[in-house]
Amino acid sequence: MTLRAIQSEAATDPAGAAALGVERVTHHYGKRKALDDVSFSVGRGSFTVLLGLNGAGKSTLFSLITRLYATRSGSIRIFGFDVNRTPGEALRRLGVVFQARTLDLDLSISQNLSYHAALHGIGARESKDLIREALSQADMTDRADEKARSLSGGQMRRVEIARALLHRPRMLLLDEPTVGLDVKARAAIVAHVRRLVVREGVGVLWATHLIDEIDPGDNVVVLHRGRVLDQGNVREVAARAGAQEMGAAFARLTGEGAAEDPA
Ligand SMILES: Nc1ncnc2c1ncn2[C@@H]1O[C@H](COP(=O)(O)OP(=O)(O)OP(=O)(O)O)[C@@H](O)[C@H]1O
Repeated sequence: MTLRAIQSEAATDPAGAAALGVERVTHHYGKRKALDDVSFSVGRGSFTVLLGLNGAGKSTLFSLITRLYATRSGSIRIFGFDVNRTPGEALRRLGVVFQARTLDLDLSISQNLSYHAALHGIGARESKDLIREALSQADMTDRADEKARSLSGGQMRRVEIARALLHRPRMLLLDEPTVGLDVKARAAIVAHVRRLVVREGVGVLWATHLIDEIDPGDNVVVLHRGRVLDQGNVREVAARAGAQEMGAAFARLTGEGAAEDPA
């Protein structure tokens, strides 16, 4: 794909479609129902938190969105493109940062990025420009030739985010991206992704079980034991639960407390 094709993509998106639309999705592992009639959407350029404890179904949902598993019941659309029926159109508009670290530690940072560009069919010249831009956005320009293993956990995550955005998707999924980071690195990653939302207009779905990663202005989807208990603007969700803030609202909705901070 050429740089121009990537840039003109917004013009071909079905008008008005959400960055991500999940509609009536149910998923079973054998007899166990991991997702039960899940519906929500992520608006273009919005930061939406998928809030749920371990086992809520967050990873299952990500596996369906990324087509690791086939969606058998319900539909998932990225900018209006159904991931099952038009997977190419849907998935090239999507960037993903997985919970587990996925950089090749023996490759340099720029080699890790080049590899991703090649997988997306981006030619050498465009790839060079995109990598330069991505490194600058991640504040990593001076580290480009260093091996990935020399980076701190927070820096690795920044490179993974840059890599996920290399093919210029307008929708970014992050599955518990701050796992294993200290408090400072955690805050830096959240702030970095929030900046991307504001500056680049990327729609973000941020899966977490940590209440303190949520801002009052965010949208939130509360997922518990495979079901969406409530969703919408954080202030509205809290008010509906009769709570002052999201931590108390989550506890009321689920009957369980969410974690504040792992440190
Ligand atoms: N491959 C699998 N086979 C059977 N059951 C599974 C499988 N993967 C997940 N589950 C079950 O499905 C439910 C949802 O799990 P899932 O991993 O999606 O939750 P999660 O919110 O991502 O939690 P975590 O953060 O711990 O990964 C859980 O009850 C889990 O035990």
